[in-house]
Amino acid sequence: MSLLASTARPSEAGTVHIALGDRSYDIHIGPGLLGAPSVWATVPQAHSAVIVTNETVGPLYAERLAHALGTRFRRVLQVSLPDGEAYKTWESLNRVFDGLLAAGCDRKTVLFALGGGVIGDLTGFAAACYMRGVPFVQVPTTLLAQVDSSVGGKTAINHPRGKNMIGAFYQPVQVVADLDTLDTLAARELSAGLAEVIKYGPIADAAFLDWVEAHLDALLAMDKEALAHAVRRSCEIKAWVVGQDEREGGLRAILNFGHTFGHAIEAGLGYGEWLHGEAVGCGMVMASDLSVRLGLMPPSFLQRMVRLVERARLPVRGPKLGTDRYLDLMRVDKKAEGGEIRFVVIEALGRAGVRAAPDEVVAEVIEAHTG
Ligand SMILES: O=C(O)C(=O)C[C@@H](O)[C@H](O)[C@H](O)COP(=O)(O)O
Ligand SMILES: [Zn+2]
Repeated sequence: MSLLASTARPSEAGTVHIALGDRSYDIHIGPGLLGAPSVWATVPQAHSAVIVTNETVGPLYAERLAHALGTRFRRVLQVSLPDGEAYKTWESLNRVFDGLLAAGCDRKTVLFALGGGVIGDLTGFAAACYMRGVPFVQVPTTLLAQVDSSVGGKTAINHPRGKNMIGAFYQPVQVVADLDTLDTLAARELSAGLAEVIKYGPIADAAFLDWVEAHLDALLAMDKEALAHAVRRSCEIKAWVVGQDEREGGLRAILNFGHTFGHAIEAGLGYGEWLHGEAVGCGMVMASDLSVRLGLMPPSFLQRMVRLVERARLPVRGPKLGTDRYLDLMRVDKKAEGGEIRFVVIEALGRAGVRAAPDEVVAEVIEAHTG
């Protein structure tokens, strides 16, 4: 039994609680939540609500959300940004600030991040900065955002030299994951979200890894029950981790499994070429191989991860950036200390740790899995 299984608190149906003292909040998970006034009844009341969204998601869901919020806010405004990781930038952030200032938004204004990981991370950072902090609500509409990025308060924009390099820890006041919004998800985005779902098994819950393997076809077919369980269990695991280590002093780094290699792929190719989840899928294969080469896991673990990532329709080979370029990009990773790269490795099924590895071994991994 993993540590998590023995300490996780039971959750009410449809709700996962993040326990962070006065920054605690609930994640509401279920179908039909966008239009359900009861879900929004706990959001702080204010003069203005601002929905930050993108040009893909806005036309699908912003009106429904605005209508539900109409009973609690005197006005509901919208700022729409271009869609994609390439727009997780200072320019987009400034567009949000321009919109808020032009509309005379005060410091009680509540921001609503309606979209995927890019919108969630950027809106959260805007909320952390605007007038030194306004409340924000995460309304994730992609699988990746529902199982991972909307939870835990990591907010950021990218820098050309490194992913999520400019940001803040800033918790939302609520997360509303309406499973119906997954109906419009493109197949590529579904797979990208599955990468973060797959991640939780090896790092924290071996039984969940078995469950994901057994239900992957159902998840790919968008089976509602399977998706609901995947979102729910992922959020429970993330809540357990973040509740113990909000600011990544130690344990929280396990959520970065596959991300050291993955972020290098994203930055090296230019943001948006690969989706974040695609880079994480391939990054997990590389980090699994590293775990094997360091003698922590048997070779069968790598084979198992390759098979699962492939079945999720994610890439298992990284782009040919060159070994030195990979190493340079990874040296700016946030887990690096004094230029020494630190990787999340699997130490046993359901348990991860963070450690440095000799450059020669990392180079072998890069050469085995790229090009
Ligand atoms: O919440 C976390 O902690 C994570 O590491 C989750 C990751 O899936 C997510 O991509 C996160 O934004 C990466 O954080 P970073 O600190 O490596 O930029
Ligand atoms: Zn991630």
